[in-house]
Amino acid sequence: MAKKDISERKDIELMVSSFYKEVLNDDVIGYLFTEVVKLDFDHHMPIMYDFWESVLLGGRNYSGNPMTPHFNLHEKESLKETHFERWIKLWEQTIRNHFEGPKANEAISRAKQIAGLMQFKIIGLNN
Ligand code: HEM
Repeated sequence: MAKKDISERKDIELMVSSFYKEVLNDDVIGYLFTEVVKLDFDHHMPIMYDFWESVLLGGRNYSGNPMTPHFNLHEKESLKETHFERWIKLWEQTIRNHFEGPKANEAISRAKQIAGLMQFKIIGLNN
């Protein structure tokens, strides 16, 4: 059966919650979310939904700076290229598993752009 594209809030919620299921079980980056930061997911998930709704569907609920928590994380535990590579791999797999279409492609390309910028700001070119 053909997959649908991302078109509404509930798609964003499925995309992000499915991604976090993978992240939490992941042997390369999972511990950053569960041990280094010990995230409160009831608090964190709606923020992520709002962020991605703003990026993909023009939602207006996210107000924050997505870079800042990652600088803080990097001070606690040094982020490496391998962490970013795994994050992107899980993101791309999750989206391809559930969706297809222009918005699904955009979710992947925007994440790669942001991850590239984040990596550049946090670890620079020499890593
Ligand atoms: C190595 C890759 C990454 C890791 C390990 C990581 C980890 C985390 C963690 C632990 C938090 C919660 C921090 C806190 O609340 O104290 C967080 C927040 C967040 N992350 Fe990431 N992240 C990564 C890459 C990305 C990328 C590529 C994006 C966007 C495309 C992203 C978007 C966000 C957003 C929007 C928040 C919430 C910001 C806010 O609270 O306003 N992350 N991340």
